[in-house]
Amino acid sequence: MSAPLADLVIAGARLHGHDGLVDVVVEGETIAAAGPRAGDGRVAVRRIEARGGLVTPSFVEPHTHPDKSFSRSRIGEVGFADDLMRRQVALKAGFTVADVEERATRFFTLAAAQGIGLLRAQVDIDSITRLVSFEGVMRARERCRDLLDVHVTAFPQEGLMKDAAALDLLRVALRDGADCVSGWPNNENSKEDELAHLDLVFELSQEFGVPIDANIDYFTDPTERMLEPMAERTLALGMGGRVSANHVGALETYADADAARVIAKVAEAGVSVTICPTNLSSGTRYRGVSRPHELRAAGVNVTAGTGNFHDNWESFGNLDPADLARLAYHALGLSHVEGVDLVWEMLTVNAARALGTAAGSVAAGQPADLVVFEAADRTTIVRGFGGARTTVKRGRVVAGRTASSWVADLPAASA
Ligand SMILES: O=c1cc[nH]c(=O)[nH]1
Repeated sequence: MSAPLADLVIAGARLHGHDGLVDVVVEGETIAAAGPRAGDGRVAVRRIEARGGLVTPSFVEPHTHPDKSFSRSRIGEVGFADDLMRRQVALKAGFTVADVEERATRFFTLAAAQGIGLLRAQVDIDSITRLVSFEGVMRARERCRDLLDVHVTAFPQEGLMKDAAALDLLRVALRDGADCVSGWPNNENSKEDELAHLDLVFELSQEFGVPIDANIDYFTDPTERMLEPMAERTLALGMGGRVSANHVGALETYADADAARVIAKVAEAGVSVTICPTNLSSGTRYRGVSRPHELRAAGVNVTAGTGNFHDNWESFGNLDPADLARLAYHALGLSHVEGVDLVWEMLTVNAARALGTAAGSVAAGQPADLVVFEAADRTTIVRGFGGARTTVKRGRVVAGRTASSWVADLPAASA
């Protein structure tokens, strides 16, 4: 009898927290077996020799803006260096569908090469870009559908009350395939309008049966107070697990008793919180990283996201989850290598939960959405020495990166 054929065998890999090496056998889109010598006697269409490298479920990126990515170099053309909001309007006015598609495709392919298997993409929808950014991102998502899964979030960047065209455009995007609805209530002109904006986001969520992925209490400004009403609405509508609040910097500035009350409501409601570690340094105002430890202690699902990338809002980034993990590690004020597990969970298990799914594990029956690193352990990877990596999506080897450095010959070591 001939040996059973596997689609992929990853041989000699290391699992986090386990001694010894395992083989991972993949059939179709699923892990058929994972264990010591599980690949013995299996003929495989494709074989990866892991040589002791870590194999891990792929990463989940909960907060990005691919429509604006790779546009930073144009900022010289649009000016207004001191006013992010005006500058972004000028920048977006020049976007075309083909241009957004090209930049978003670059963004998604980079994400896949870095080991991201699922990503949430906020896309501006407003009277400036109308549906141009949405169409460009939808095309890019389609082109990259074998590389990674993308949840598109319809984001009324310029407001819902301030920008009268946005509501109808959001409805079109949600009808035409957007997976989530977003909002940024604090970006309205009055407290009443902020609440009206928040209510519209919940109404759209109910109308289209989609989760909410909104930017909430963005600046470190104690008058930004939308997280509490968001939690109350989530609770009232029984939407726990389907609502995410991004940034939440203002919580840092609340009096401790106020913060404790709001955090308890967020936990009870089941709202996830995504912090953006780059908010510590970018933009024209300090934006903070919320209160991740208190949120976690109360039972809130806390994750971390990249946010902006080479655009009006943020100059840097490489979409490497190892880099984001290190930024999150420092943003959380951690100082022990055990903290690496905490941030790794934020970028896998917790981020997946925020997106309404499960992160998976390297075990029989689980989806074959994996990353194989050259390095053997999480700490080495977060230190930036992960080496080459290979991304497996739905059982297929779809992307990866090499990592090499070199030096000229050294003199011999002293005796
Ligand atoms: O951080 C932010 C806030 C609004 N819009 C963005 O693109 N990024």
